[in-house]
Amino acid sequence: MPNTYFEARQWAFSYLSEADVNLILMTQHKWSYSQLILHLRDTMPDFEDFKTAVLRVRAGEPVQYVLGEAQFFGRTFMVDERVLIPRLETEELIELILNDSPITIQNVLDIGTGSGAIAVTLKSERPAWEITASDISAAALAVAQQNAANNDVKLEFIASDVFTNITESYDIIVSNPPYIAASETDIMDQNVLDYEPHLALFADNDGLAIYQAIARQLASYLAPNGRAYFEIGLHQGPAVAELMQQSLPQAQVDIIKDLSNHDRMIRVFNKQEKEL
Ligand SMILES: C[S@@+](CC[C@H](N)C(=O)[O-])C[C@H]1O[C@@H](n2cnc3c(N)ncnc32)[C@H](O)[C@@H]1O
Repeated sequence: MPNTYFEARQWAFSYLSEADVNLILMTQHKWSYSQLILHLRDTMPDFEDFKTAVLRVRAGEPVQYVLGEAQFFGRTFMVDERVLIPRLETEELIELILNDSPITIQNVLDIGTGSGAIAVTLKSERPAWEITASDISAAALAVAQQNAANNDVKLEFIASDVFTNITESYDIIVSNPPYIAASETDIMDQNVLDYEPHLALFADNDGLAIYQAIARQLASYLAPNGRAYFEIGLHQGPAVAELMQQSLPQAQVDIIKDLSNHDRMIRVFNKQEKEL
């Protein structure tokens, strides 16, 4: 059995990447990377916990579920199999919204909030905004509520199938809905398929069903001069842009690329003609 953190790390390197090994040690001990390095020669009293985590990740479980948390936009989110693990691409959606919008009060709706990653982050970055987090999954909403509490922010929570239980209109509507088509199952990572909630991943109609449901009613819920933002799959830009343009013919609709130069976001600006 390894005696020190250094030896335990060497043992684990034969199973996992250095990044995952370090992440497990740092999370289990609440250490920064430099604290990990400082402790490497110390005797390790808790090898069994570390070993269990390493072997679970080795067996295919996402490291964030094993650790019970994920990092998103510099904050810690509790995650488990009730919610999607927040992705780096979604941080770009946050950047886009923050760069576009004033810091003054905005009424915001996050559709399909999952872990609450988007809603909690926007509220943390823009405390004046009033943010409603909604999801069709009561189990996901429970995780989002926990993450709001853990990050000391107050949100409104509504269980809703898209707009079904939504009554207000919003200055900003954001959604990272499920957008994977059933036909894409073959090219997906096995650990995503095995562990992440399929309700958060897959949508009917080639992955477009939730965008279609949103587009059907967007005109009733997006305030004049409001903006809607959607994360999309990399081949969905033209189709989602067309759906939104049909829904709001006067709106300016942009397809926006991510840092990897893939179509990744749609922005809908519900601009209103100035009255003469
Ligand atoms: C891709 S996950 C996004 C989670 C989180 N917003 C994020 O960006 O990490 C999609 C979320 O949409 C929810 N969802 C699926 N169908 C829905 C529907 N018809 N109405 C509302 N939410 C839905 C799922 O439960 C899941 O939490």
